[in-house]
Amino acid sequence: MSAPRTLYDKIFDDHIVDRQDDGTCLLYIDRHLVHEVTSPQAFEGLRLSGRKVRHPEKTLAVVDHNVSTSPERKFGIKNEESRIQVEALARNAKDFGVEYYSENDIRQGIVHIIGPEQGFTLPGMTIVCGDSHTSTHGAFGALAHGIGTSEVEHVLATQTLIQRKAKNMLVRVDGQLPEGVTAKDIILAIIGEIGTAGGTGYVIEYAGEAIRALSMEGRMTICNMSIEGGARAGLIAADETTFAYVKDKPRAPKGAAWDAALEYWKTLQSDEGAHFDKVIVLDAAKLPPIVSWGSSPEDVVSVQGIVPNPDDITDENKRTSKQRALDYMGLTPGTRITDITLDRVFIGSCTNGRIEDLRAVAKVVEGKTVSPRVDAMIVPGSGLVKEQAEAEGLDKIFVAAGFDWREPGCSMCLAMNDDRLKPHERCASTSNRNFEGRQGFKGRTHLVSPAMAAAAAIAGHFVDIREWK
Ligand SMILES: CC(C)[C@H](C(=O)O)[C@@H](O)C(=O)O
Ligand code: SF4
Repeated sequence: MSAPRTLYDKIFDDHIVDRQDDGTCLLYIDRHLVHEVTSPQAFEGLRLSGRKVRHPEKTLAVVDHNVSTSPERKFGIKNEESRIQVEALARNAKDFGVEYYSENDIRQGIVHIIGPEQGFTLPGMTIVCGDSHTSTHGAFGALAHGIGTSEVEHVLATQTLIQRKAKNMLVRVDGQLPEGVTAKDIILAIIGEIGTAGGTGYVIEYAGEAIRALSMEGRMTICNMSIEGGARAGLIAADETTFAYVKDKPRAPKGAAWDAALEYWKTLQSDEGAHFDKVIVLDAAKLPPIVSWGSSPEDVVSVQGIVPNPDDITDENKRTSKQRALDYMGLTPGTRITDITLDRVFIGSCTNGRIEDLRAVAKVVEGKTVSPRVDAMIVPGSGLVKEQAEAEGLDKIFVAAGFDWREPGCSMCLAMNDDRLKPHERCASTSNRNFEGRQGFKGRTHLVSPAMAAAAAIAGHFVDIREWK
C-alpha cells in the first residue's frame, strides 16, 4: 500500500510531467487566467521568440485592475494609462486566439471571481494566474497559485510550470460560527494567529466543521487570503457543496464527462493519517467579528477590543514596526475599536465581492441610511454578480441607503484605477490588504467582513454586528 497522502500531494503528483533528482518538477497546468497588469511582457516575449500560445482553450483573459467602475465606462476609458493597458490585453488576446472578456462583456469581472462563475475553475486542477490571489480558486479543491510575469510567458508557451513541492499545513476550524461571524473573520483570525509569514513554504489545507459548513463564496474568501498568511496556496477538499456550485456552470463537464469527473473529484481528499508538517486548530465558536487596526493583515483585534499598545511588545523590531503602523493609521493605543470613525466604506474585491457578500450587506442596510460623514461604495465582483444582485433588487436597497453602486472591477481594493482614498482618509474595506498606500497614497484601511463594513457605513464608526438591529 502506498503511504497516505494529503490533498495537495495528490493534485501535485497527478500533474507531474517530469521530476529531476533535486526535486524540481515540471507540472502540467490545467487552467491559466490572464489579466492586463502582469501579461503584456509575457505576450511580448512570445512575439519576440515567434511562439504561439500552446493551449488557447485553457487560457482565459479578462480586464479588472485598471478598468474604471464608473457607469460612464461604456463610452470609453478616459484614463490614458489604463486605456493603453486594457487595449494591449484586447490585442494580445486577439492575436494569440485567447478568449477575452472586455469591460463591456457581462462575464467580465475580477479574474478570481469569473473563473469559478464560468466553471473554468474545477476541482483537482492546477490553476495559475499572474496574480497572488489566485489562491482563491483553491476553494474548489484545486491547486491554485500566483506566478510571475516570466512564468506567465512560460505557461502561455508550454502549458507547464517549474515548481518545487511545498510543505503541507493543516488549519482545522472546529465547531460552529456564532451569528454575525463570517468566513472573513475566520481567515483574519488565522492570519492574526500565524502571522503574515506563518504560511511561508506551505500549502494550507483548511478543514474542520466550520469550513465544511461554509458556502463556496465563504470558502473562496478563506482561500483568497492564504497568501496574506504567507502560504503558496490554500485549498479545501471538494464536497457536495462544491459539486452543486460547479454543476451546470458554462464550462463544467456535462453528461458522461460530468459523471467521470465527479468520480475522480471524490477521491481528492487527504487520506486518513496523511502527514502535515504543521497543524493549527481554531474553535469557530470563540471567534468574534474582527477588525484590522494596522498596516499588515496580521494586525487584527476583536471589534470589542482596543487599539493595542506597541510598548507592550518586547521584540524591538516588532515594536518599532507596530508603532509605525499606528502612526500611519493615525490611531492612539487604548482607543476602543467601536470609537473609530470612518470616512469611506468599500465593499467589493475578490475577497468579498460575490453575491452572498452583497446579500449580507443588503440585510444590514435595508431601510437605513449611510452616515452623512461616510462616502460608501459597493462594487460587484463581476457583471454576473451585478446582474444577479439587480435581479434580486439589492441595488435598489443600496442606492436607497445612499451607497454608490458601481460597475465590476478591482476598484478601490488597490489604487490602480480612479477609485482611491485621499491622504488620511479612513476606510472600512472588505478587501484583503491594508498595506501603506494600498487604497491610495496615505490612505488608511481597516479590513472587515461585508456585514461589518455595511454596519460601519450606516453608523459612521465600527459597530459590533452581533448587536445590530
Ligand atoms: C496587480 C497584481 C499583480 C496584484 C497581485 O498579484 O496580487 C494585485 O492583484 C494585488 O492584489 O495586489
Ligand atoms: S480585487 Fe484586489 S486582491 Fe483581488 S485581484 Fe483585484 S487587486 Fe488583487
